Amino acid sequence: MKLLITNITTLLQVRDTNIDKISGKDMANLPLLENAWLLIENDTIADYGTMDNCPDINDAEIINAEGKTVLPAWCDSHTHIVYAGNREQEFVDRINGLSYEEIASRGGGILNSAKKLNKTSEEELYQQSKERLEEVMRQGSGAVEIKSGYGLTVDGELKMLRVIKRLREEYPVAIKATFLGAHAFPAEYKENHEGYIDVIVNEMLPKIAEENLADYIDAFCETGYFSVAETERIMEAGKKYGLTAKIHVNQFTAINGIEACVKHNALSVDHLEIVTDEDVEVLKNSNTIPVALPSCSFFISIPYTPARKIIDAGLPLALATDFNPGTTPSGNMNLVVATACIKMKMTPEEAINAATVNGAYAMGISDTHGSITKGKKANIIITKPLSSYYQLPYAFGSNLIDTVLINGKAIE
Ligand SMILES: N=CN[C@@H](CCC(=O)O)C(=O)O
Ligand SMILES: [Zn+2]
Repeated sequence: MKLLITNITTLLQVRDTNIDKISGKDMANLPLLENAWLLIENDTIADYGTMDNCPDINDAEIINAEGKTVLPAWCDSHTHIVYAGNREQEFVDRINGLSYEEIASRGGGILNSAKKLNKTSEEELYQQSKERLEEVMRQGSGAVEIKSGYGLTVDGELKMLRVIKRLREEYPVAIKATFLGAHAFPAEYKENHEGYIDVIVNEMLPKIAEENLADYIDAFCETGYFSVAETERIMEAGKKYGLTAKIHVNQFTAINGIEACVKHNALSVDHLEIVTDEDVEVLKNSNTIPVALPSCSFFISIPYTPARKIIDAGLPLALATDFNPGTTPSGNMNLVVATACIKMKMTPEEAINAATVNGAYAMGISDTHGSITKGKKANIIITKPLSSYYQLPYAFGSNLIDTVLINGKAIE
């Protein structure tokens, strides 16, 4: 099957040779073609160019994209979209003055979601989660990482990871699964951290490996959650099963967790609302990518990740949604890109690089996703007619997407 998109006013993120990640000053450069065409064969980007040499392909379906911008689908490298129910009551509690930490210390937060999830059947969990996945696909996400971490029991964690596996089998979007058993300590292990980590290491991980249910391992490295030493134990245990680390760190406090993540060759360090000069230094000369989650900062009113400090130090930065019931009940990458520009002073070029190529790197798929490059998956956003691509972050509340193609096919 051939699909030729013609008269594209702006074709964004065109990379003749693949780039795995974009860092520092290079993030300001977003390569593009004006008045372009794009040829898709089956699920793959076959070719592209400018309209002065548009091929004449008589067996291709044609889409005329005059006035429109075409870009790679978003790569959302950090989500928790498999969850049960919602946390709307905590949302109202925060409006009435409680903080995220206060709610968690009263047994709400992650433990609240874990209670709901353990009471929900695998089938029901799948049904709730697939609605969210379908929504984010319509919003332009073509690759999504999904974490466990609301089970916190052997059965609950396996249930979540099996739902992620089923989503991967049923949907064309690229999905990476991350095991986050170390998301919070269940109440019965509050005073026995070692006991819960033993369950993760000796019971959960072997079963997950046996069923091949995870690609990555994660932990919430934070004051009141998993200490740096505990996070290191989790990363080491994951490594034995071939699971590279992607770690929640520096959301509320800086406790030198980033240094430990770099030491353990983590693929990504995520959140980073609080970043010290030392954290920036240790990230230099590493392959670990920082990931910012601005809609989490927006929703629970915490600082935004200091993007300028990170990028101006020459580091790469990825953007992701953090879609979850507690801190970010939204998987809208368009809003993330806009918020990064508006609140984190990222330019539109930097934000789009962060949400495509760098997002793909942060989930280990930048050889197949994240740019308009021959041979990559045809995961594409076609916008409505735009005055310029700046309109994407500028008109932050508008739905500017006309069509989303995943593996070369338009989704409903
Ligand atoms: N901070 C840790 N985990 C999630 C939120 C968990 C929750 O509140 O349910 C996050 O990335 O924000
Ligand atoms: Zn998260």
